[in-house]
Amino acid sequence: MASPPFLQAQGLHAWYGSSHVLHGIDLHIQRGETLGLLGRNGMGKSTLIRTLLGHVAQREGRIHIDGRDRSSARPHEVARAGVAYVPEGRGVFPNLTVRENLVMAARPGPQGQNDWTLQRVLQTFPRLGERLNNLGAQLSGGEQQMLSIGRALMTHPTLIILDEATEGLAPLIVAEIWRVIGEIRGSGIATLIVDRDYRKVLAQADRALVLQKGQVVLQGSAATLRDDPQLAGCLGV
Ligand SMILES: Nc1ncnc2c1ncn2[C@@H]1O[C@H](COP(=O)(O)OP(=O)(O)OP(=O)(O)O)[C@@H](O)[C@H]1O
Repeated sequence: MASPPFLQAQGLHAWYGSSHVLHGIDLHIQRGETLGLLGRNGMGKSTLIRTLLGHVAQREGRIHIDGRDRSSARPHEVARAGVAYVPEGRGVFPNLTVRENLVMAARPGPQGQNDWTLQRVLQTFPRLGERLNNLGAQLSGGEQQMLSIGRALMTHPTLIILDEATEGLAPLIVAEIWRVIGEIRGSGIATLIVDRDYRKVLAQADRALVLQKGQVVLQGSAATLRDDPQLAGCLGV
């Protein structure tokens, strides 16, 4: 029998004021699985992520994480349950050094995991090792993105959610970020990836969901979706 999903959401709805943005979304993510989340601008991808994380106050539906009901959980409780978030816009502390940003984030995982040491993060991102004493604000956009992912890894998550991790970065840095996403996947951490480059997402992911106006309109294995004639229409490409 398949093991229960690490994260399972059923019938998710979300609102901003009177604007109804998510219309009954179901999704699940297994341990170690990579799920892609696709859709044109404004279709609800970030809102779905923010709802899973407990950031959207007006929400309905059920969310289970690691077997526990987290439907009403607040962001810090979701984080403690093993879900790390790499937000669009990065979220590093500008007035702390790279070392401080990383060390401050460090904590063992829900099962006591502690294998993502500072040393291992610096091996994964050698650039950060060269910038250890620089302030967050002094880093390039790409370095800030690496730091944000490094911070997430230091929390020993079971799942990392990456929202537009390559947005606005130079091609070499984008390639570096995708390499690391592959490495994270290889290490057994589940990932939920939103990225404009749908080909890359489908190349990395096990499965993907496509959102349109706050509903799932296509889903399946990445291999199946790649060949689905409806995909281009749903993504407007
Ligand atoms: N804080 C907010 N207040 C009100 N409306 C919002 C807010 N954030 C998003 N929306 C609206 O909710 C809808 C879904 O937006 P969301 O950011 O989730 O889409 P998205 O698929 O992530 O798109 P993008 O790639 O542009 O971020 C859009 O119509 C957007 O204008």
